[in-house]
Amino acid sequence: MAARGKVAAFNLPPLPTVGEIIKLFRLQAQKQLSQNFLLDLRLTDKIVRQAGKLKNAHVCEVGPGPGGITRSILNADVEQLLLVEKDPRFIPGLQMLSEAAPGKVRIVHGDILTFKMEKAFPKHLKKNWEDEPPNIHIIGNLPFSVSTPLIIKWLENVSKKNGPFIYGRTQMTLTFQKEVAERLTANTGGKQRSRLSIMSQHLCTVENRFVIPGQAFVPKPEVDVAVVHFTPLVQPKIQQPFELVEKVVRSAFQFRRKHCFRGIETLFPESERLKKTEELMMAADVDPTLRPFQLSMSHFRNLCNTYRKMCEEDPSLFAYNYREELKQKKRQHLPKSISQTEQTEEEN
Ligand SMILES: C[S@@+](CC[C@H](N)C(=O)[O-])C[C@H]1O[C@@H](n2cnc3c(N)ncnc32)[C@H](O)[C@@H]1O
Repeated sequence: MAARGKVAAFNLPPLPTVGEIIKLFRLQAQKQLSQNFLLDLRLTDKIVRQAGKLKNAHVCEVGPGPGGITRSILNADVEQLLLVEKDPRFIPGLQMLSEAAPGKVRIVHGDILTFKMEKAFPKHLKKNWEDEPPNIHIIGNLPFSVSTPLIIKWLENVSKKNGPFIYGRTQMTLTFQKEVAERLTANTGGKQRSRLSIMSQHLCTVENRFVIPGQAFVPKPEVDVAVVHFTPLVQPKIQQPFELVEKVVRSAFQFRRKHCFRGIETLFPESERLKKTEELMMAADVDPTLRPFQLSMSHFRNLCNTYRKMCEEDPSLFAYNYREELKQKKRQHLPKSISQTEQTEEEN
């Protein structure tokens, strides 16, 4: 399974196996840091294959740990491999692996949630991408508490037309808890349809590629794991600023089990809530009795475009924050408005 000779396909010298690295550096998985290692190289190869052709690609692996996926990436003959690992215990083992591909691997001890990805890639990539788009990939098996904020941060960057170029060019292959993967890829009408489905699918093609059984990890996690692949779209499906789309989508899913009208009205201050919500839904041609999960991408596009126009007419509208108002009322023990009496059912 972890045969030494296997990695010789691209003339790499024999690499230590993951098991050998773990033993050599005494790398116990830390449960409190949600560390679960993949030791089966057939599986790590399968994850890496989901990224597509990696020959001559620039790859960033997030959370490489003892290096199972790292070995498979090196085996794909990439041009450059950047490893970002938060736990310093793994750095010496990764250095050992990197010696097999001199000059190709850079190891950063850091947190991927604060790491500036755009600074990590060579300058020539930034200059030439319009003629020849660079082949850039992010791959990782991270704790679930990190992969969801990472994807949201990345989507926000993808959405910025004038933002750092690499985000709109970078494909991502990441593991998620199976239920989160189902939300990311849920279609209109699907029970798992959520804020995460709309935010990711309006910016990317999102594919749930395969499920990894829990017993493939050491130690075994309590949940199943799925590998999800993201390719940024050339044009977002909703051509409005990220913050505006997020606000509209968040409001729609505020009360999952109720008619979508109930959530969407939280976009507006109490004094004009009913009137403005009716105006928005009528102009956007959205049936107010639909449930949030029944709203299609074009419903959301219409809602965002119309809400944008309303905010242009009255700039104070965008500043209104329902959740903030709710918090303040709680602090002051003031009576809530009718629409605020129900528990918020919002989720990711
Ligand atoms: C679930 S383990 C997986 C390790 C390895 N990729 C594998 O598949 O065997 C997650 C890894 O991500 C690292 N990690 C956790 N949070 C991180 C963060 N914010 N930035 C970078 N690495 C992180 C952990 O230290 C650990 O090595």
